[in-house]
Amino acid sequence: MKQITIVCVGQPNVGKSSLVNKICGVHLKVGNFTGVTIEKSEAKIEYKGYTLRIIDLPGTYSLNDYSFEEQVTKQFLESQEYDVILNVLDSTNLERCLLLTTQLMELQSKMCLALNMSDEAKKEGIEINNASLGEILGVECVSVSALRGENLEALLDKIIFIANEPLKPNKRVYADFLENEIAKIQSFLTQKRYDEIERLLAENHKGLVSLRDIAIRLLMQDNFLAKSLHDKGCWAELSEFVNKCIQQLYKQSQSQNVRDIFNDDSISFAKGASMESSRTHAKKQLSTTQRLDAILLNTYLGIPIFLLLMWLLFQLTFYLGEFPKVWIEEGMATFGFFVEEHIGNEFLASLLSGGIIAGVGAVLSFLPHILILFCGIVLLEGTGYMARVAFLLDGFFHKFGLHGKSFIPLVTGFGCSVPAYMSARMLKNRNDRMLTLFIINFMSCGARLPVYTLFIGAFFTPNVAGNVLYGIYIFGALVGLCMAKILKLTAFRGEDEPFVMEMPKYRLPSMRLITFSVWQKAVSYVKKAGSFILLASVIIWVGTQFPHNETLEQQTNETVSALESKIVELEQQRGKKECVQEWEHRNADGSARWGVSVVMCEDGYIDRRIESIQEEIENIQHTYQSSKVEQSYLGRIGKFIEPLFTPMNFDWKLSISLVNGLLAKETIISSMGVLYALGEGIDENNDMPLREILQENVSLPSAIAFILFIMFYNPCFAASIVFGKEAGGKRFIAYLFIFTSVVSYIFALAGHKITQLIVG
Ligand SMILES: Nc1nc2c(ncn2[C@@H]2O[C@H](COP(=O)(O)OP(=O)(O)OP(=O)(O)O)[C@@H](O)[C@H]2O)c(=O)[nH]1
Ligand SMILES: [Mg+2]
Repeated sequence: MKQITIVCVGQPNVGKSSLVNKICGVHLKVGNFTGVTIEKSEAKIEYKGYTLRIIDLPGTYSLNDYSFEEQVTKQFLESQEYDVILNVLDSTNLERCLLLTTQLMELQSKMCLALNMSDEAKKEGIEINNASLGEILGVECVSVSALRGENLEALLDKIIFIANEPLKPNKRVYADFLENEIAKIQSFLTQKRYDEIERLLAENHKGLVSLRDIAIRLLMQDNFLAKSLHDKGCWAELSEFVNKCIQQLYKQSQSQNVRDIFNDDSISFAKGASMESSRTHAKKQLSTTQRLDAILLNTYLGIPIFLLLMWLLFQLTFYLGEFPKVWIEEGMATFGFFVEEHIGNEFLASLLSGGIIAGVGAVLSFLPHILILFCGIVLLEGTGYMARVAFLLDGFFHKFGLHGKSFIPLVTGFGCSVPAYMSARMLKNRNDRMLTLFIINFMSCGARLPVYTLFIGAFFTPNVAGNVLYGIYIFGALVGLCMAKILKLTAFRGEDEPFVMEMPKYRLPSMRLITFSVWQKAVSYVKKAGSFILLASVIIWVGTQFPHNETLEQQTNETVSALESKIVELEQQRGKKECVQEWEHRNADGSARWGVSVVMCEDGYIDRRIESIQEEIENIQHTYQSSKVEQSYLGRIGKFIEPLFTPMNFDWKLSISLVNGLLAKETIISSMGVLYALGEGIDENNDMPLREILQENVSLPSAIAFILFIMFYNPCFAASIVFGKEAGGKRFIAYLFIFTSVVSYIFALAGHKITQLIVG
């Protein structure tokens, strides 16, 4: 089957990923703001006997080489193999989108235009004459709607047709003064017939098929040509001639920069092409976007509305999430109990119930909360509201030295830090980017949410719980901003840049997109719980079971069997008139006397005795469990690091859970699930929720300190690696670790002391 490689290029937010999704039935990330796609991704589809391989690139406004996306796209287009460029345009923003099209035309590759969002264009009264636009550009154009799946077959047919046809030159023409200089260089080359140029043309390097192409590139001071020719014999003569032509250009233009001259020309060409081929039947009334913006971007109401919406989201997250959480918790407890009862092998039963079910179950029970919060983030991204909030907060952010655009990576950070670090690439200025990278960690990622929910549920009354959760997020963000200010004044000094971010139209994200995104999140969370967290829980459980303290075990077993035989004896006395009673008497000097006497067997005497012996057995077993865990390998490690956290009064179990959280934040909960389900007066097959166990074992000041520590300490291992890559070196991972450790420790300690002062 013949394969056609199609590279999907276009300006940001024009619907490239949506189009690839619709054509190939895949689920690439889609959102209503610029810079959703950060890495290239690809999808395939078999169509009419062809395998169409479509590569989706990050959006780019132009190919000017200025920004990261521009460089990546340009490099890809110039160095990679592909058959057809699929240039996606937003039909409601034709002129702006055509700017990139004109630059793509200079690459002289096979190209097809997809005029996307034709549904919105129709609504807005915009009419584009495809035939005329195609004629002007010399490029095939097809109107499509990725949202509605309209005209996609026609588009694919056209792409296949273009791929099978020989390359047709497009009709990019330049302003007269540019054309004059191009013609001069072209005739100079024809006259000179340099071998090196002939060879370049014979190699058929992309975009260099005729002497005119070479002339244009020379005039543009193209890097590739300069590199290929600078050590060749012809270069001295050729570059001198080209320089003369460039001087001519400067004389006839207001700019002294060739790139700017060509850029201005692209803008004019795009404008001309758009005016020739489109018409707008002007509508008098305000659009929905304008009406909504009048309220949501209002100077006084904008920020309060945003804060209110966020408050609602956190209330929903906490309260709606609680019901299914309790069901999952109860289900897990029953399952654990069932396993204990039905599995004969004590070791295996304990591993399954106390290790796996307690650890994985604790993590799984927070799935509902995470999904609700994530749903809120998907809506924020998908409706176009996020770009508005970025704009609203720009002024506020600038006060703290952050760029308004940082808002997008920061909000993404509430979901997961990994994509957040990657999306910081949208910040062009290095200082802005570094600052944002260092601050993202202060936006609590979704994996920290379970810890907050757990502790809030344990230490706060239900009527304030939602507000406390909201407060945690707001406080975290405010601390993040203050840290940004400190870093801006010290490590990343630099000039502020003006905010340029496009406001997309408000769009209702499709139900399919919302359900799929949330479903995907659920699947990945469950997968993580079933793999990584499961393994971590097993390791933690094993760490608490070894080494075996045989003497202690033997002693415990002996005491327990002695008590059990007493129960048997008591059972034998049932129904008799007289019972044998053991007694113990302590003398004033501390010595003891004991013995047995025969007493009248009153009603219920035997039951009461058996009950108290059973209680004693339970206590002995609990104490045994607790000392076994404390003497275990993990217990010893815990005790070793415990002093570090003594000022906050964290016991060794909290300390170990914190350290485990450096791997993945979910392991904080699973570690607590396993550790607190063992020992400390709690039975291994206990069905007490973790929340109640914490209430018994942790004080309020320590709980507050723990929350504060979790809020600010280092991101998980995976995120740290991505951070290092984005920041530009492994050493930054160490800086981040030191920075976050210091901040989290100071806040946790302060939180502990202040709460202690308040609660006494
Ligand atoms: N009305 C309408 N909306 C569309 C259409 N295609 C995409 N969208 C919406 O446009 C927004 C942007 O879509 P994406 O597919 O993420 O755009 P992109 O070009 O990949 O964006 P970047 O990755 O940021 O460059 C989303 O809200 C889509 O739902 C369309 O044909 N009609
Ligand atoms: Mg995209």
